[in-house]
Amino acid sequence: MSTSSPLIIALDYASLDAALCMADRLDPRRCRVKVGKELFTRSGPDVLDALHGRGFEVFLDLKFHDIPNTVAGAVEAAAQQGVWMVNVHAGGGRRMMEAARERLEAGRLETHLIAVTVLTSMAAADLLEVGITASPAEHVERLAQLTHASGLHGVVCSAQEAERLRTLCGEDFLKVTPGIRPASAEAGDQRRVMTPRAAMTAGSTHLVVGRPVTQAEDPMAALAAIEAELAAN
Ligand SMILES: O=c1ccn([C@@H]2O[C@H](COP(=O)(O)O)[C@@H](O)[C@H]2O)c(=O)[nH]1
Repeated sequence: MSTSSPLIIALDYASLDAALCMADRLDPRRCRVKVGKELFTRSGPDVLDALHGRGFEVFLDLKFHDIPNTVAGAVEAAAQQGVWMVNVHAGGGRRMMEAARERLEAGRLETHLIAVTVLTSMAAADLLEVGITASPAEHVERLAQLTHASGLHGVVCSAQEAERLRTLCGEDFLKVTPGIRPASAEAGDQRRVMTPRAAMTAGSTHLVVGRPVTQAEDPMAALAAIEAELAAN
């Protein structure tokens, strides 16, 4: 089932049962869902079948980062399981990203392929520690332009960079933004955050929301509040 909602709910749970318990409260007409490293490592591909069976479009967020041949094979395997979106790390470079894209094209697989620029949990000091002297915004720009030139559909970035990337890479280039925090929510380990409405105004095409919904006392009320914030004039 396809949806026009920008919301992607991160199912960061430690078991298939817990993830499906949340999925059963969600409506695939009102959001997509994201399967990340913890859930996939615990459940394997069964979680994808279970979510597809419930009508959800699934973003498989495994952030592949390896040599081109290995990443191309992993992306192909994800796409053959019918996921709506899969990602790699842009830091793997142009040849890696091109190999992944070409593998999808060769198989006529229509899964969206995007690349992570700079993790939303990272600030300038974190980049410096790994030898990157550019600011997060500068480094995101560089990696997003490389991703665009490699022919991918878009990037994972923070909403703080979305406006600039809209100018650099165009409206159609996907800007999938985690680090979404309603005004009352804790940032936790995230460093480059934005509210849902500000993120959409800045040019995010999709909003990834995890703990502000999944760890809320009333997850459905938290989700409804985000939807209301997005719908308000
Ligand atoms: O740069 C990135 C890339 C991926 N993520 C993932 O998004 C969610 C965010 O969850 P919250 O609980 O809303 O913080 C999570 O699954 C991350 O693995 C990201 O946060 N930043």
